[in-house]
Amino acid sequence: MTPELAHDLKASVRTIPDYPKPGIMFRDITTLLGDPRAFRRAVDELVHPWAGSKIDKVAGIEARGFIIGGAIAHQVSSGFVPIRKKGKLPHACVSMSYALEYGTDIIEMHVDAIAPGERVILVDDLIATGGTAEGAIKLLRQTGAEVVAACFIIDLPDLGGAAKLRGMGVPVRTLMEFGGH
Ligand SMILES: O=P(O)(O)OC[C@H]1O[C@H](OP(=O)(O)OP(=O)(O)O)[C@H](O)[C@@H]1O
Ligand SMILES: Nc1ncnc2[nH]cnc12
Repeated sequence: MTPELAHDLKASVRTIPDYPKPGIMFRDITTLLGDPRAFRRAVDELVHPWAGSKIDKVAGIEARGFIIGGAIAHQVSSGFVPIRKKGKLPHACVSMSYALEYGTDIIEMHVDAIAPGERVILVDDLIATGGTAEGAIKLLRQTGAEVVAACFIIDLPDLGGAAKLRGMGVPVRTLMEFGGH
């Protein structure tokens, strides 16, 4: 990615101070998504390393991971699998508990969504502590999936999520970093 493109993509993300609570700088990707050139370039850049390789499924994390993940699945001609918060999927599910800032929550995926050995890219808009993505990787591996990579538009490196995933043996691709929370 050229420095110019990296700069333009980062400039297309809007920051909302003190949302959803005081002290949080909320990185709002709706402005990137609403810019046709930025949206296309972000999707193209995220999947660039896997262009031409066989990807069976893209797994997107609710909710913003559905938007990016759907576009990436189309780009690599793979299927798309939603990973959702507990109780939202209609068929039998596999579940995984994951760490939140305070406490835990549960994510789910349909039990038959991925066959053993399928090559999967995990997608979300942003990685912070990595708790959500860590839970998703455990869920995918429980079904026998090979997690080829995890892709995020935004990394908050001070929170350590990307390092955590790399420690799990998953290559991580992100397009920009913001300091702090
Ligand atoms: O790396 P982590 O510390 O786990 O945080 C990252 C997650 O937080 C945000 O989702 P959120 O929980 O706000 O859910 P939403 O997309 O449904 O609003 C973001 O879209 C990631 O899924
Ligand atoms: N700072 C942030 N902006 C947007 N989404 C987030 N999810 C966790 N931290 C976030």
